[in-house]
Amino acid sequence: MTKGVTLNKTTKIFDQETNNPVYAVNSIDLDIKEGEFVTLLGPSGCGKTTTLRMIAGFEEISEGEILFGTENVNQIPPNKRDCTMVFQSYALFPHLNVFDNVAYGLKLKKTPMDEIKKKIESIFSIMGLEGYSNRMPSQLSGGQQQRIALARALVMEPGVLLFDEPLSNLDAKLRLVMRDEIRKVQKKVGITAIYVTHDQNEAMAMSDKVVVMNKGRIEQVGTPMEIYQKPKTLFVADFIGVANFLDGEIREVNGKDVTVKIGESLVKVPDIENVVVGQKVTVVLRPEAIQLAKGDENQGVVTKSVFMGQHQEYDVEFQNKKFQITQGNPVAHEVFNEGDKVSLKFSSVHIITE
Ligand SMILES: Nc1ncnc2c1ncn2[C@@H]1O[C@H](COP(=O)(O)OP(=O)(O)OP(=O)(O)O)[C@@H](O)[C@H]1O
Repeated sequence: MTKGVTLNKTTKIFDQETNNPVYAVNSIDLDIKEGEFVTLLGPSGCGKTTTLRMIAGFEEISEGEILFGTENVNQIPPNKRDCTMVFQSYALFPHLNVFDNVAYGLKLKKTPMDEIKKKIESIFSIMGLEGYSNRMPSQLSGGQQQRIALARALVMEPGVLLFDEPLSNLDAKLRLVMRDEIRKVQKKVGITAIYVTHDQNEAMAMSDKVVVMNKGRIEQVGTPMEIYQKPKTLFVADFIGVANFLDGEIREVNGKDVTVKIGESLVKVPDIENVVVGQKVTVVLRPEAIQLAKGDENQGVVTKSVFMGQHQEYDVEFQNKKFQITQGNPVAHEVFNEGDKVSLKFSSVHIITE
């Protein structure tokens, strides 16, 4: 049975006894539902691996608690926790063939051989791995080894599946294939998955929810669309994708619809809470939320124009600031060149109040 995972004020302090304690994870609350695919995302050192290792039981927690379903697992050692980790390094036994690698954990649990065979057959059929049983790990590509490592984790039918940057050793093209495969298998099996990566495209493409971490704390938890379109903090807006920032001031509040003054323009922004007229805010504009048209002297100037195949990328100098702007298919849109005067129209605007 798959399980949800809850973290309550979970904290990890390294070097606690010294003058320089490190708050690797600082009192985080997180609620992961059964069957969800949740990614921990953030820059190097933000605490994502430590969080995953605490959930796995490899790292003792300093304060707070971790629950699997309703069970507090703080005192349960890793080998007794109802979870399995898939590592970046595959960690297959080189002297065992694929079948024996996948069967290893079940044999340790003294599962009868006919049951082991049935379980492995079922996982191999879900993952399209029939025919690999007798191969040795050295006869497999990196992608195939990672598939076997995933099969070995799934065959144990854990309550929770943990992934520690499992695709880091694969080349860019294979990463794309494998991320789709992992997601497909996870959905098919319906298992709760917690996945650590520093690759935001991977996080966006795979996850039901993304947990953006920074300096041991959670900045925001949301669907990929929420964290991209409605970042709650400047850190999230800046870390996820590309963002242009402008100063703005709230001019009108009508329920959750507000009007914000940006430079000389008034722009309506829906779905904003807890702001008052006169409040200074930061306006976030994604590169595709700005439309360019032919302009005049008082408007922007294109300082860079790059053809990227499916879109055109621009840098535009506007009100003494550099804007990064993306326009759709260059065949369908007018293309501007360096030095062209352009006007900027803001479509989808988001504001941050911190
Ligand atoms: N065993 C340890 N002893 C002392 N400090 C540690 C230890 N392990 C991790 N840290 C520190 O805790 C913080 C969080 O580390 P963690 O490995 O969880 O980050 P991360 O987000 O996974 O980074 P990366 O993407 O580089 O793996 C860092 O400041 C790190 O230096």
